[in-house]
Amino acid sequence: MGLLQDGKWVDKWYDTKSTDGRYVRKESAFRNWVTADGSAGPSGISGFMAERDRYHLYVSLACPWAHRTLIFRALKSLEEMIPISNVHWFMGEDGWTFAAGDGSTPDPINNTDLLHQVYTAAKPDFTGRVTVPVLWDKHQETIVSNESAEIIRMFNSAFDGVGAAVGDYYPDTERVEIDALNARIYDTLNNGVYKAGFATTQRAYEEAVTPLFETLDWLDNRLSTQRYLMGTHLTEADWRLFTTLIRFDPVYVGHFKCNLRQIADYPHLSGYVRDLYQHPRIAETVDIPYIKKHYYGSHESVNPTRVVPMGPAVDFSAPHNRADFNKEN
Ligand SMILES: N[C@@H](CCC(=O)N[C@@H](CS)C(=O)NCC(=O)O)C(=O)O
Repeated sequence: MGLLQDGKWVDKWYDTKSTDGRYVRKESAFRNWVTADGSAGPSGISGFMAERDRYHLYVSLACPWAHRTLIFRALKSLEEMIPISNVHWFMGEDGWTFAAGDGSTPDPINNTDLLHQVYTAAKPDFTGRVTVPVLWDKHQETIVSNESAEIIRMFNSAFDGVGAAVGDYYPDTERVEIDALNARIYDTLNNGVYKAGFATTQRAYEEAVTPLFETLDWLDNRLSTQRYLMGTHLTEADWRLFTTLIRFDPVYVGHFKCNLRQIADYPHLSGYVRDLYQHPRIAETVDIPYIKKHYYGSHESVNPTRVVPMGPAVDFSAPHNRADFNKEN
């Protein structure tokens, strides 16, 4: 685990000393957008037109942020158009690597061994964290974006004219409400589990866990009367929530000490996570053994023995009984 400083790799764990034990996530660095016509998006510069076989996606199957991009790639049938490289599950002193083994795939684009070399291929003097996902442009030989929230919006619509599957998970008329859901879910849950797990003081940990479970309680209640967060149809907000929920009982309850309740204890959230898991093409994006090995095996300061627990046994393929909600309208 480390970061680049002026293009040089430095092996360093997150600094929580200056923040009273709180884990504070850094902003993503590359913020360009692929658009249908190559014009600039909401941030960044122009020049990234949606084309078949132009982009490559670097991911880790373990990572909930990268998982979002894999889900949108699947929902929009972009698999052939946008190939992927999956890093090795172990993230140690070299950061993410393309070492062979257990589901990892090499980097056929930049032929690197280490993900930080992809960052310095784009920007030789890069300073910052080296994270997945990374969307790479083979034409300009650079990183388009390393911000998952923005990559999924690109996948949602930019490739529609070049063969992406039909489907809009961020409809114009629902954006205000989706953004509001995302904001609470991101702060208290998607990022909340990390704030709890990487906290190095009791106070910082409790500050994260309390709102985290308030949000889970609120979501369980919302999902008691409707199938999805926005009612009868799936939106971006559901998929962003899903990648944290599917990791919750297998990893966050134990490893990140988010253990006031489990998802299995929530009658509606537990069915909801199975419902989304069983949506066409989603199960293929989920690899629980790889996810568990990554978290328990890589975060030495959280789990020094690196022992991976055998349980819990969660059957995401079990019936979810949520389809009846859609009969109402
Ligand atoms: N804001 C980024 C966050 C991505 C992120 O934090 N990825 C983690 C893996 S789950 C990572 O690569 N961490 C390496 C590090 O922080 O050094 C996004 O949503 O795309």
